[in-house]
Amino acid sequence: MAAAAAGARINCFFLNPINPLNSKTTTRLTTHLHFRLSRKTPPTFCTRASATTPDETSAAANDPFVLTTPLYYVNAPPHMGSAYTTIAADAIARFQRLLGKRVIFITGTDEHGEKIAAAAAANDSTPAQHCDLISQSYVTLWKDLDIGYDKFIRTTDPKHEAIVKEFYSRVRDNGDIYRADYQGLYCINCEEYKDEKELLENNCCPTHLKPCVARKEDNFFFALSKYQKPLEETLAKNPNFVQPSYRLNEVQSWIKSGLRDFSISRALVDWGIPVPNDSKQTIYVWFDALLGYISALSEDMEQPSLERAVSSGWPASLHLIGKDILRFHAVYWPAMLMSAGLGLPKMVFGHGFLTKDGMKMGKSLGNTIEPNDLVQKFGSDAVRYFFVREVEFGGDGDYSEDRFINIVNAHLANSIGNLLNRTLGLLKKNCQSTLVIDSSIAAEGTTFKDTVEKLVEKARVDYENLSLSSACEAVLEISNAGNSYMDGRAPWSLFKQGGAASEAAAKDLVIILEAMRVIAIALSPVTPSLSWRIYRQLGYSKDQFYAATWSDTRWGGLKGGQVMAQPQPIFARIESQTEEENRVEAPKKVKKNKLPQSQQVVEA
Ligand SMILES: Nc1ncnc2c1ncn2[C@@H]1O[C@H](COP(=O)(O)OP(=O)(O)OP(=O)(O)O)[C@@H](O)[C@H]1O
Repeated sequence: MAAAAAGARINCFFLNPINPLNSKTTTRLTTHLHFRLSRKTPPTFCTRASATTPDETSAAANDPFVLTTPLYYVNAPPHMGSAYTTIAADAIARFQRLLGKRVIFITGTDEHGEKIAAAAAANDSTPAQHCDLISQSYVTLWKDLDIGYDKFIRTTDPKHEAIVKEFYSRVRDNGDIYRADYQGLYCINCEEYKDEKELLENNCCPTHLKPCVARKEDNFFFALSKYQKPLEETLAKNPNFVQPSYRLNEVQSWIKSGLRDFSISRALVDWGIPVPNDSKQTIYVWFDALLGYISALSEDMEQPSLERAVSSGWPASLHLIGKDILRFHAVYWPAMLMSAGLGLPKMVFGHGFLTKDGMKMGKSLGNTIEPNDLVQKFGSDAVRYFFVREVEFGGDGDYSEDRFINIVNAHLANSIGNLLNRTLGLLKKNCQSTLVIDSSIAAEGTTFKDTVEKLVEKARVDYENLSLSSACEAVLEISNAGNSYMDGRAPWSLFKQGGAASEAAAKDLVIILEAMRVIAIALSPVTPSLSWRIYRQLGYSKDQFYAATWSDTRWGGLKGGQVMAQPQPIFARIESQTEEENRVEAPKKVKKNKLPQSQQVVEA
């Protein structure tokens, strides 16, 4: 969704029309909130009509895990910021699938509005052609980044349009939409009316530095003010609704400062969904786009209907968004849902920004990093791992290529890749690449197994709590512990001693390889291709890799007699620019560890 628009569109919510509804009694919403707390899951909540019965509890256990990214605005192709949310969402989806949950991972594109029509005209194309082209660039990038979404919704999809109209009519029938005049200064780039106080000289928009134009239109307004109290109550009862917890205060203070009704139609924008019963107006792009989370659930073959879509998985378990669009998701969206009598999402997580030179990277500012370039240069695993590991989920993070190369080399190439490679090398030389004993027996009496078990449990809890960076760190600690174990035991010299020492060394190799197996599964939400390459080296088939679940991180999967594949580097060390320049001076050496580029991206 358009953050261009986002920062900018926010103000249209502070219009102050003469509201015929304000005098009406506020609808009391009896929202009974049910907390689902278990040892394994972080507290989440959903709206329910009554106390939970055992039947409902088992129904809840079977509920799909529905998570969403924002629907990205097709004013421009994706950049690393859009990729960041989607990578994080994919890691969470993969983790939930490992737990055995039925996951519905929704992403897509937000395609309406005057700005899109203008972008199309600037490129001599129709809005529809423009949307097709840009939307496709998201689909292509998600493929290159190994994003395994389940639904890709485009807001120009006819099924979406049908559901938006039905939703609009429902809210109108509930008395929450009214008509009023509005006159003000309009920023086309933001697609919203501006408050004069915030404009720069010559009525320039502070975001786009272009003059706003005076406009007068009669619009339809949504009675957001009616929902101030219900929203306050919802947040007070369910502080986990907004995550990370420090963003809750922000949301609460927005609400406390007073919610004003907002305009949800545009008289002068053709490129949008027509307002039911008034084809001269189109529905405001945010009112339309948020509904993509529901219309995505509608099956292509069936007649689109709000009820049917809702019954396929609503309410969502998690909306993953950037903090720029928190207000839309944590204030306006819940109010719209309450008005339509639909359940609220269980959690809205607003992560931080990827910044460049301290500024939010974004399409409007044009200070973006090209994810395609990074993937071409470094492979999808490296890109996914770096951003998940380096940016603490929730906070901001700055990108630097040096840091990228250092982290990825140290963690994926050295700590994990080299450990696997040298262990398999020793196994090949001394044991014909065959495990001499079951890993469960090999580890008897060692503390290393306990260390691995503790760390993998920590990773699980971190994933559950959306502490994605900490989850990666816990997995990396397993490989660091493996390297220490290997160096401490020095199996290469034990093999030279022969006899019992040699037998002990063979066991040590089994222990390390079992730890690698655990690492492969535990890191697979973040680095699916790399994890598959590790699994392949351990002698498993692709089917076996796909069948693995989180319970397979339990120690003891590798059995005596299993034959490992020929040792091959699973992750090529990335050379920095300086290293490459130095090599130009020195005679060329063939790098032993070099993986062909094509192996960087293996379908997972
Ligand atoms: N710099 C960023 N860091 C992290 N996430 C980002 C960043 N930029 C965009 N996103 C993600 O994309 C969402 C906004 O999508 P949108 O399509 O509006 O992109 P945008 O680049 O912010 O647009 P614009 O620059 O035009 O405001 C954010 O809520 C977030 O999920």
